[in-house]
Amino acid sequence: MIAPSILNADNMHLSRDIKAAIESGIDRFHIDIMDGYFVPNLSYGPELVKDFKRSFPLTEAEIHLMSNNLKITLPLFVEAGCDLLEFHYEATDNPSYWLKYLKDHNVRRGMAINPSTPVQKVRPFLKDLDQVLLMTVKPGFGGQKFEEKSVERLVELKNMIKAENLNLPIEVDGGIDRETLKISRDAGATIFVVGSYIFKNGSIEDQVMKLKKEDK
Ligand SMILES: O=C(CO)[C@@H](O)[C@H](O)COP(=O)(O)O
Repeated sequence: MIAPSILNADNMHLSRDIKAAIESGIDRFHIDIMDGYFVPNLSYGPELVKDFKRSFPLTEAEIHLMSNNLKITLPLFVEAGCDLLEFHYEATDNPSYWLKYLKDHNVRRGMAINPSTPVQKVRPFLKDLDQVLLMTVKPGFGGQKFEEKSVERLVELKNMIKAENLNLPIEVDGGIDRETLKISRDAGATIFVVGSYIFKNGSIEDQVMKLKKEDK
């Protein structure tokens, strides 16, 4: 599955560009929320998610919450109507509390891990997740280069999920293009977050089609 990240899309033409991706067969968007503390950047607030769901009710909104102020930020995005929310393992001392919170509010649960976090850290939470997001760049900005070491981390995560007898999708995010999609797919990822490659390279339709050819 391709989940376009709108972070590097043209904010003045967001609706037009989202429509173009939907018409190319996209049914989930990845919305990066940055709080200026967990990562040194700022992005969107909950109003964007509300507007997204009002304009595109049949399209999934996946929130990648880059914030360590979960008490304030996480409920805002749940109330805004997101379908799936991924918070960072590194952002809280009590991941189980937030996983239960999401479950109680009927929001699908994802946990994200930074490239510097050992993959084993998410093991205790796997059974309570709907997907794991393995960051393939340090979070905060679009347009970065896929970190090579992600390949062995993906294999380790895939084997860990298998050892737990779970069937949990792995998502990758950061520097994904046609080539790195293939590499991470072969290592075990099945959901691909793609920003610049889709929104900074001319025709959105063409870029989505090229990626879909590799995502089989
Ligand atoms: O979470 C992030 C960045 O923190 C990502 O979702 C990027 O926005 C993906 O952009 P590209 O690396 O594909 O340009």
